[in-house]
Amino acid sequence: MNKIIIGQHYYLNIYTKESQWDRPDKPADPSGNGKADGPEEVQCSHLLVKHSGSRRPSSWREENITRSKEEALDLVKSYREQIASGKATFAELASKYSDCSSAKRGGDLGPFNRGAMQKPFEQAAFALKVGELSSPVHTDSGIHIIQRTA
Ligand SMILES: O=C(CCc1ccccc1)N[C@H](Cc1nc2ccccc2[nH]1)C(=O)O
Repeated sequence: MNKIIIGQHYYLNIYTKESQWDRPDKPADPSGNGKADGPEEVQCSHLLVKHSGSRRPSSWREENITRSKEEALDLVKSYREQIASGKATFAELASKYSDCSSAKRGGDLGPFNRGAMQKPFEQAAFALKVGELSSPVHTDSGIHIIQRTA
């Protein structure tokens, strides 16, 4: 007969229906793909519009970037609309307008894990589903649109 200790909490795993007295020390989901934590690695393309407050207000496109943050946001929103409506592809606009050297590869940054990119960029990228387009993302580099490609 199992001893019942009044007032002590026990833990029920809603996936396996197992219960235990000790606090669980691993994810409850037995499928083991740790879905709750998202993917280990993502591949993304991005289109970056820098502004006067960017960490390095210069790029292959423009030696001295003076546009305001507001102007940059308006540009990013218009690029996002053109891509979302199918008027242009991500790669077309990134290769023409992105202030990052990845513009040469249509904005492709290649695969990366958590810890590789500035936090706001990482958070947005790892929250995307494959194919999805982010809202404007602000980092020290400027304002980005991110598309997850893998
Ligand atoms: O840091 C780089 C190079 C990024 C890169 C990674 C992998 C392949 C190709 C380029 N360029 C910066 C602009 C910049 N800032 C970023 C922040 C997050 C992700 C991409 C970024 N690109 C700049 O040019 O100021």
